Amino acid sequence: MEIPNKPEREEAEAIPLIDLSPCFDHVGEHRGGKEKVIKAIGRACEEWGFFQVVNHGIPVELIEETLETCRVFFEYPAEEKMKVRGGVSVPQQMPTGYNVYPPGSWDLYENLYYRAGRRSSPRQTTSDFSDGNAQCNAFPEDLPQLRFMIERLIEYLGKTTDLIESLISQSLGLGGDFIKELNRDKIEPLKVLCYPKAITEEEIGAWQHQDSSCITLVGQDDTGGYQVLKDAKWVDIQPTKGALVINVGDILQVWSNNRFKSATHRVLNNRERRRCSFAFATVPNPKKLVSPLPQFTSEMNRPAAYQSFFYGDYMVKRVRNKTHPPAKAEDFADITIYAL
Ligand SMILES: O=C(O)CCC(=O)C(=O)O
Ligand SMILES: [Fe+2]
Repeated sequence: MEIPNKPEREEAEAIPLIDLSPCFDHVGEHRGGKEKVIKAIGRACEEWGFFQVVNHGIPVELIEETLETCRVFFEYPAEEKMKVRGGVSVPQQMPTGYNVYPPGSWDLYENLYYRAGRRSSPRQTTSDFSDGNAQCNAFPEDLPQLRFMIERLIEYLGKTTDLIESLISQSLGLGGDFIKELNRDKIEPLKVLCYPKAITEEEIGAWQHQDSSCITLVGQDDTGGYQVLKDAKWVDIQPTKGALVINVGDILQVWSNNRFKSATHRVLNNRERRRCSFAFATVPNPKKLVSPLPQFTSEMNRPAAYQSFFYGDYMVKRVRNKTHPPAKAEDFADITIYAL
């Protein structure tokens, strides 16, 4: 008799962990391994809006070394960090380079913000983004290895994102290239985050939110504190060596007309140490009109759950949440402003 190695209750309390190796291995693909991955991703996006992947094609040392090197940077004195600034800011985007949020912010983390566009090959990591606003990426001068790591990480994350988006397209019953075509001139920001040590119990480092992206790929160190809301309960997203956490963002929720869930998540600060992580998001071009797809509305005889909107208009509101934090949590702009 097969004995399950974990009690059912515990299993139900962890986000799904999906091994992507069948997608890289033709034998596995032949045996239907890739089909199983597509099904597992579809289920995870419906039930959780979150899953972890291993064997995703990104060298684990690159993830770990980048986070360690960023940790070194975040220990610098404030005036040194402030020198790492990028281009002029525009209302649809966070400024590139080093950011701390203004006093009164709900989020307590610092970050390094990078942009990668898709207009030319190889991926651009410097300037010339499709909305016409040149945004320069900025790196600390005395940590040259950080630039090298970030640029390599962006290359790898872009490839893994292509794979995940293709698997997600298929899990929605669409062609493998569907999302790629739909989101052709997308933008891919990378944010490296560093959370302070907690001073109080249950101190929140990233306030509960849903991502404004299509999908987000997160790499975290082993500090812990990352949580997703499931059935009105916070569930820990345990750091798993070499794994990336993937979550559905608002845009995939809108396109799929609520079939896939942009789940609420947050980060608690740790009392012993600072936590470092990165979040690589795919977002539509600011000029892109976003609406629920006909495949999930008219073709199914279902009403659209959202009105159409330009992604840039939504981003202006989301960036304002950060630059001018509202006094009350209920005043944060989120995707429900477009709900019908
Ligand atoms: O730090 C993390 O692990 C997650 C950050 C996050 O949720 C975000 O940047 O949207
Ligand atoms: Fe998030």
